[in-house]
Amino acid sequence: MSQIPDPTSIPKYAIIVAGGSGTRMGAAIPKQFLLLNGLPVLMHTLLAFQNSRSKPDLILVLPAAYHEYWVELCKKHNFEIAHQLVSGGETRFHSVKNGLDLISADEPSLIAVQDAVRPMTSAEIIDAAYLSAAQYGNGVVAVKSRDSIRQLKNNTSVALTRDEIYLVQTPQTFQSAQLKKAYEQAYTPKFTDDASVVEAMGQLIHLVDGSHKNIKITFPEDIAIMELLIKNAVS
Ligand SMILES: Nc1ccn([C@@H]2O[C@H](COP(=O)(O)OP(=O)(O)OP(=O)(O)O)[C@@H](O)[C@H]2O)c(=O)n1
Ligand SMILES: C[C@](O)(CO)[C@H](O)COP(=O)(O)O
Repeated sequence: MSQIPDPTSIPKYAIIVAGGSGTRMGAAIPKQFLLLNGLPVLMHTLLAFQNSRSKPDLILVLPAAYHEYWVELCKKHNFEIAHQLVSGGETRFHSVKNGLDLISADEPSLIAVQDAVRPMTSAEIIDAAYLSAAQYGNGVVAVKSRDSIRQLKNNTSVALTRDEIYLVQTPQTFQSAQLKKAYEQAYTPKFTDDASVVEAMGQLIHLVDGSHKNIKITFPEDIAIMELLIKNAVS
């Protein structure tokens, strides 16, 4: 008999963090609203989760000043995927915390945290991260580095063992008790993602295979690369 817990029997949530302002992108509107193949980036991300087998309940974290704008965008694009809306915080950490407040501590669940600006996450990766969280407590998506890696310290660079280096992506998926407890810690700038918050509590992090196509839109060229990837995928 299989020992793998059945993740389908556990309630599932996805907190889509879109509370940032996109300073590095330098666009007139935050990058999560920019059009990718005719549809706002954020809608692609919500659709990816809706189209996964896990079909989690969706919690969308948006800057308070953009809630009305989002409602109008949904009308314009006939976007009808159900989701709860909550306001963003000062940093990604605070935005995740605001999303977590909507999830009850009374019922065990699996919670994925996803950058809204990673619109190309595949359904397979989303499902694999939920499964890993059900089995091991968490599932953090990452890829092996394709480049050689050097670390610069005190003006001296040293080669690192490439096979030991992983580049971390999202989703980062956790059993609810683990994630909620971790986010009770005080914020430090070392918390650059959810895995670092959970690890600070002494928890081991379980990696799940990601994809080099699971790009985070950070700079203007990232949108152009994605348009190309989408075009090639459909042609
Ligand atoms: N206060 C914040 C900051 C970031 N994010 C979200 O976290 C994800 C990753 O952050 P990043 O790429 O850094 O987005 P921005 O903060 O918008 O970009 P920048 O750092 O260039 O300003 C994004 O989906 C972003 O909207 C968030 O929800 N709340
Ligand atoms: C969460 C993340 O995408 C994992 O790679 C990354 O840490 C976000 O970093 P950012 O500087 O907030 O974009």
